[in-house]
Amino acid sequence: MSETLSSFIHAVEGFSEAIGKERNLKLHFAIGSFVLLISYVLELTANELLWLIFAVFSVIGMELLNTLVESIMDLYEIKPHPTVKFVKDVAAGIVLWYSLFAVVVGVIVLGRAMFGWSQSVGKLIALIFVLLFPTVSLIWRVVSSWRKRR
Ligand SMILES: Nc1ncnc2c1ncn2[C@@H]1O[C@H](COP(=O)(O)OP(=O)(O)OP(=O)(O)O)[C@@H](O)[C@H]1O
Repeated sequence: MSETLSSFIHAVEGFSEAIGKERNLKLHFAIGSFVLLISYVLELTANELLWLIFAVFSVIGMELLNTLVESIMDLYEIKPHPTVKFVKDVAAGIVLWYSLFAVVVGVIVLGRAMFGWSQSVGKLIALIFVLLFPTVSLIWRVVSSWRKRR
């Protein structure tokens, strides 16, 4: 067997193991397939289609990365550990962030094609996401430190 073919088989093995293990990965595949199937019946420009595909592949790629990080961390320390918690939480945050990106792309592309929405809707949602995260984390930190002091 050629080296390229065996690398490909290993990659497929990794993929199928990750899909079997991770419920979220199955969910992202299901949503991604649904969105791409819908794109067949909509009038999309080549650019819009490329953004949809980019969003779907990005979320699945980041979910695979998250699975990888979780497995490495479990190998490193299975018992509760603050660094493991931090690393796993940040890895989950990456998936969430890319999922929000996919939502924005979906709103802009599918919103226009299905409901005739203007770009302002997508722009507003993107702005809310970008503003929301630092704001919520700031409030969270203030409330946590206030509770600790009491
Ligand atoms: N060893 C650990 N020490 C501290 N916290 C941990 C540890 N393992 C898991 N956690 C916490 O539990 C959360 C879920 O981790 P877990 O490994 O169970 O992933 P999961 O349930 O498969 O998550 P996901 O839905 O992101 O795939 C982590 O984000 C982290 O906050």
